[in-house]
Formats: sequence, structure tokens, C-alpha cells
Amino acid sequence: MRGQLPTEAPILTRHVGAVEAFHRFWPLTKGDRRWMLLVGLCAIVAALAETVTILLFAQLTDQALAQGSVSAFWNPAGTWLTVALLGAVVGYLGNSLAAWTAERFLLRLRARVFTHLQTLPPHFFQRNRRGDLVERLTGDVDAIEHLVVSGLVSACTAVFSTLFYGAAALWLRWELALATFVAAPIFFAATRRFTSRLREVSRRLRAADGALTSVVEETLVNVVLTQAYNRQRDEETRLSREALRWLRASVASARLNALYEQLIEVLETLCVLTIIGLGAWEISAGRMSLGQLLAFAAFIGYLYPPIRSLGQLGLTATAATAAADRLLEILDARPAVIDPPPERTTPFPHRARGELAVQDVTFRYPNAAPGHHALAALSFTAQPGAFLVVTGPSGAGKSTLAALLLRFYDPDAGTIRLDGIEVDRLSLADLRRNITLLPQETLVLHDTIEHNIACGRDYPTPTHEEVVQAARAADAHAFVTALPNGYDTVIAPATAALSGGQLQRIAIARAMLRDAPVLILDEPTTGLDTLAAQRILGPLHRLAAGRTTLVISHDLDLATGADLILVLDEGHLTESGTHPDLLARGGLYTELFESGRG
Ligand SMILES: Nc1ncnc2c1ncn2[C@@H]1O[C@H](COP(=O)(O)OP(=O)(O)OP(=O)(O)O)[C@@H](O)[C@H]1O
Repeated sequence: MRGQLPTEAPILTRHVGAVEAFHRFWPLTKGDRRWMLLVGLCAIVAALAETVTILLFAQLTDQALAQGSVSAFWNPAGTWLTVALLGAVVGYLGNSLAAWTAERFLLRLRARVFTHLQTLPPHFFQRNRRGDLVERLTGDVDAIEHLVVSGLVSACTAVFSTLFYGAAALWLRWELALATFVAAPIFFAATRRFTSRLREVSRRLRAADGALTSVVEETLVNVVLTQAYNRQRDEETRLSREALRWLRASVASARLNALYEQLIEVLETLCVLTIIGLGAWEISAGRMSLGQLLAFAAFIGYLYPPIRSLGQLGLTATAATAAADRLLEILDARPAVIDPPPERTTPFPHRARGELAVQDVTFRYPNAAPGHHALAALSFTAQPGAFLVVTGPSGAGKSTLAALLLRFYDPDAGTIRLDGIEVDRLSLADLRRNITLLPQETLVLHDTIEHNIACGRDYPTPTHEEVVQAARAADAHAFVTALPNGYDTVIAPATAALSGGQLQRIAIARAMLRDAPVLILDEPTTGLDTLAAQRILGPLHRLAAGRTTLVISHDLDLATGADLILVLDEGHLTESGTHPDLLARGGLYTELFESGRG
């Protein structure tokens, strides 16, 4: 469990503007741009159809209603219906097409962020809470979805409706129209004022969402410890603290939105009353017909929703920009290692022999204090098939060595070679194909035991017989077949109904199938009782046979038969040799070995 409970989601270091966000995400629309153009065209036709129907309404009022003539009704009524139908069909097509293009955009956006996330180094995930990252891939993508899905169509419709209605109003009575347009800047000023405040609140809301998801996620992961330590109250307090933060941001956002709505409502009422007043004056002076006034009022009235939706769009865009900030922060995080450029890549299609050579390797974690080296000038070689044990006190740099061998990071100085080739000259896929890591925590996929073992090898796909063979070698076959569903038993991370030792044996079976020439075992017996630990020694030795094996362990029973033992202390290699050599020396190794015995 964490010693210190962070309460805040990570603080963003910079904010992108809407223009930059647009610029960054625009490439994701590739392939759909002609559809977007078509959406725009549909919006134009729909707005045009609406404008025509209002003009027809004026014609109907003046020719049929004011004159009381039924015969004058049919013609404009027929045209009105036709135009309305056309508008409806085009509107429907435009909206459907817009939803389709927008969803495809989001699909790509989510995939892009997810793919990038998978290339990021371990320290990125240590710095960012898992729940917050989950929230970014779900909630933040949703916020952008709001903008793209509803925003795309409503922006197009709103812009063209505003243009057409405005033009029609000007055409009907330009002086009157200009008088009402004076109000437009007031709408914009009101929207601008709200936008900046809402942006801040939206960002707080998104971050609070992330923090809340993090707490829930962490509580679920740690539920056993929580119950064992009677920490339920503390967890509830933590949740309610984050929930309160979320509630405040959420209420502030709702309040701002409601205030904006009401303010616009009042402004609109003022404008409508002005028009009616001016219209009454114009009609009494005989300069305007009732039909014209009604159509004019309709145009002005119809102008508000699009203008309002443009304002609303500004608010949605604001929320989406806050979400875009958080997604771009992930996209801007650089992987610690990347594939070498083609001219530097050594092709390596075959299976390595497994010779490892580490020379003068020095490494400091990117976020560690200056001068705090996790490894300093480390050198050793391992012949193919050798069995090495890496030991030393906690924090000595043992796991760091594994991370460098797998190239989760590159050393600051020195080189690591596999079969004589510097590892940064191999593609990451080629390098990692040749190394199997068995971490302390067994990787469990939410799938059957069969697939959990078979996933060790992609190609050729393992047959059931091969899976069983691997399980037998890993001493897992007996307990798997004793389960009611045998190899078809579904297991899931953290809920697996298997013991730690059994899971380890599943992992060993998977590694058997993977059949990589280099094997790294990180504390294979940690967390297992003596009996369970003894039980996996046989399978481990079978797995190690014929492979270059590096066992990171405090458990020095594994070290007695090792070809080479490396003793690390604060990043330095203090002793190396075989078990008898090191015992004879009577140094740190002897001390560690004897404390283990005691
Ligand atoms: N992601 C990280 N960022 C910064 N420093 C780190 C990180 N991971 C490890 N360290 C530091 O690097 C040093 C070596 O850590 P490492 O995990 O390799 O030790 P270890 O020997 O495997 O320890 P243990 O036996 O406790 O697992 C330690 O001082 C540790 O605090």
C-alpha cells in the first residue's frame, strides 16, 4: 500500500489552446474529409430549406390569411411541404453522416492514445495514477466526442442558419434588421466572459473525475489489505474527499451553464420586445405588412437558437479543450526507448544463442535525484546457457538490471550486448522475443488457463498437446486437471482462484512455450511459503535448462549451484563468483547467505 496518499490528479504542465488542439487532432480526420464536406453541404441545404419555409410563411400570411383566401393557400402550402420534406431528408442524412464520421474520428483518437500509452516507460505509470489514465481514455475522449459529434453538425448548421436568416432579415427590412443586430456583440461578450471561467472549471472537473476513478480503482485493488487492516473508514474518507472535490467542480460547472442560459434568455426577450415595438410602429405608419412583420420576427427569433448554439458550442469546445489537454499530455510523453532507425538496425530474424555482455553500465532513473545512480559501472558476461544469480540488499539495483536488459530504459553510459550485438541496434520486438521475463507478479489474462499458457507463443499457435506438455514440465498439469473445468477454467487478474505458487507454475508453463534463449526471473520465490517455493524449484530448473538464466533473488538457496553470482550494493558490483568462491571471501555475500539461513 502507498505510504503517502496523493489526493490530486497529476498537474498539467501546459495548456493547449483550441486552435492547437484542432491542429494536433486534424490529421486523425484523414480519409473522412470528403464526408465532412458532405456534412457541411447537407447543413447548408437544411438551413436554406428552413429560410425558404419562413419566406413562404410570410407569403401565406399576407396572401391567404390576411385576405381570407383559401385558393391562395394551396400553392405556397404545397411548396412549403416539399421544401420541408427536402430539408428533413437532408437534415437526417447530414446528422447520420456526421455521427458516423465523428465516431470514426474518436475510434482513431482512442486507438492512437492507447497505442502510444503502451510505448511509455514504467516511470510514466508510476507518476500517473492508473485510474486517472483510465479516465483520460474514457471520460476525456467522451468530452471530445461531445464536441465532435454534436459540435460538427451544430456548428455548420448554426453558421449557415445565422448567415441565411440574417440575410433574409436584411432583405425584408434592412434598417430594422440592423437595429436588432446591434444586440449581437452583447451575446458574444457574455459568451466570452463565461468561456474562460468555464474552461477552468471544466479542467478541475476532468481532473476530479480522474482522481475519483483512481481512488475507486485503488480501493478495489487493495480491498483485501483494506479489510485486513480495518482501513474501510480511511478509504471511505478518501473517496468522500475526492467526491466532494468532484461535486464542487460539477456544481460550479452546472451553475455557470445555467447562469449563461438564463442570461441569454433575458437578452433574447429584450430583443424580441424591441422588434415587436418597432414593428407595431412600422405597421401603424403603413410601411410594413403583418406577414412581413411576422416573417421578420420569425427570422430574428430563428436567429437566436443558432447564435446561442454557437455560444454553447464555445462552452462545449472549452470542456473538450480541457480534455484535449489531458490526452495531449499522454501523446506528448516520450517513450524512454524506441526502435533504432533502419540504418542502425541489425536484422535479427533468428533465435539468439543467449550470450549476454554488460560493460561499464551506469544508469540513473529519469526522475531520480541527481547523482543517485541505480547502477554504476556494472560489467559482467554470461555465456549461453549459464545460470546467474543476482543478489544484494533491497534497492541495490537488481530489478533495474532486468529493466535495462529488456530495454525499458537505455543506460546513461556503457553497453549491453546480446550475442555480441548492442541491444539498441536490435528492434525492440527482436530483442524482447529473445528474452522471457518472469516478474514477481504473475501476468494473468482474463481468459482460460489454456489460453493463459498458450499466449506465451504467437507463432506457430501452440496445440493443446503442447500446452499440456508445457504444463506438465511446469508441474501444473495435476492441479489444472483437478479443477472442474480443467484447462477451460477462466481466470482473471486479481480474482484468480489459484494460489500464488499455482499461478507461478502457469507462468512457468507459458515461459516454457515461449522458449526464449534468455530468461530473467525476478524473485521467483517471493511471497511463497517454503513448501510452495520448494515446489517450483524443479519446474524452474527445467525451464532454465539450456537457457541463459538470470535469477534475481534474496533466496540464496538458488545460488548454491549458480555459474556466477553477482552481488550488488547501491548500484555497484561488490562481489562476483561462484557460491564457494564468495563464501570463502567472507564478504557481503556470506553475510546475506548467513542471515538467510538464520
Ligand atoms: N522508477 C524509478 N524511479 C526512480 N528511482 C527508482 C525507480 N525504480 C527504482 N528506483 C531506485 O533505483 C534503485 C534501485 O532499485 P531496484 O528496484 O533496481 O532495486 P532492487 O535491488 O531490485 O530492490 P528490491 O530488492 O527491493 O526489489 C533504488 O534506489 C530505487 O529507489
